[in-house]
Amino acid sequence: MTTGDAPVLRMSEVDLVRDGNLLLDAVSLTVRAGEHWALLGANGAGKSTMLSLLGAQVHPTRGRVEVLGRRLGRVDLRWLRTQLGHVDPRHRPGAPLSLLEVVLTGVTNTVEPVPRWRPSDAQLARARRLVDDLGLRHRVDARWPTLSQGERGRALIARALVAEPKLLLLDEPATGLDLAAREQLLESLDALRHTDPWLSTVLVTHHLEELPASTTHAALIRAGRLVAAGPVAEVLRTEPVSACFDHPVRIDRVDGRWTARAGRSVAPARC
Ligand SMILES: Nc1ncnc2c1ncn2[C@@H]1O[C@H](COP(=O)(O)OP(=O)(O)OP(=O)(O)O)[C@@H](O)[C@H]1O
Repeated sequence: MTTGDAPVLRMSEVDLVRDGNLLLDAVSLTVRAGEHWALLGANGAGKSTMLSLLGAQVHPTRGRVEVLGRRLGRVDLRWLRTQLGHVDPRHRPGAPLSLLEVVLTGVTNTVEPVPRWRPSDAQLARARRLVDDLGLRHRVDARWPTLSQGERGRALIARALVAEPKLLLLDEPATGLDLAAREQLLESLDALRHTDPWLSTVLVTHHLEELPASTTHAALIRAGRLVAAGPVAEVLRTEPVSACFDHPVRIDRVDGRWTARAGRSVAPARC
C-alpha cells in the first residue's frame, strides 16, 4: 500500500507491444495521492491500452509499472485489481440485480453476487451512503435494466468506491449521457474531492467538456506516446491540445470547466 508521498501510480519508460505493434512507446507518468488526472487523446491513441496497464489488466512489455506501490510482474494482478476502483460504462450484470446489489458487487469485485456471500453491516452502510452521496437514494431498490444510463453511470461510481480504493480509474464515464446526466455525473466526481481527499483518479476521455472542474493534471497521448503531462494549467492549453489531436483547436476555461473549439489561428502543431 502507499504511504506518505509514495506515488499511487508510477510508469517508467513503458512499452507495450501487441501482435508486433508498439501500442505504448516509452511512456512515463507519476500520479500522487489526491491528484485527479485526465488522459486525453484521439481515437486509437492508446488511452484504453494505458488504462488496462494502470488497472492491472496486462503487463508491460518493457519498462516498469507500479500501482499502489506494487510492481506489475511481481504481484498477483487479480489481487491488485481488488485494490482499485474501475468504472467501466460497459459493465453489464447478467441477472436483473437491484442498484444496491450492483453496488455491493464492488466489495467482491465480481460482476454477479457471490453465492452465499453477505455484506457486513459496515459494508452495507457504506454502500447505502455512497448511493445517497451519488443522488440515487430514490432508486436504491430499482432493477438495473430499469435505470437510466445516467443513473447507471453514477451507480458504477458507487460500486467502484464501495471497497474504499485509493485509486479510481474511469473509462469515458460520460459517454452516451445527456446534458443533465453528464452534469450530475461531473458534480458527483467533484464532490468526491471533498468526501475523499486522498483518492486519486485517472479519467479517460476524448472530450474536454467531459472533465470535472476539479481535474488537477492532464496527460496527452498521441500514437502511443505521451506528448504532454503535468498540471492542467500547463497542459490543457491551445498549443499542446492542438498538437495532440493534430488539429487546430482553441481551449478555453470558464468557471473551472474546459471547452474546445476549432480554431484557425493556431500555429502548425508539433508533438
Ligand atoms: N491486441 C491488440 N493488437 C494490436 N493492436 C491493438 C490491440 N489492441 C489495441 N490495438 C490498437 O492499439 C491502438 C490503441 O488502441 P486503444 O484502444 O488503446 O486506443 P484509444 O485511445 O483508447 O482509442 P478510442 O478513443 O478509439 O477508444 C489502436 O490502433 C488499436 O487498434
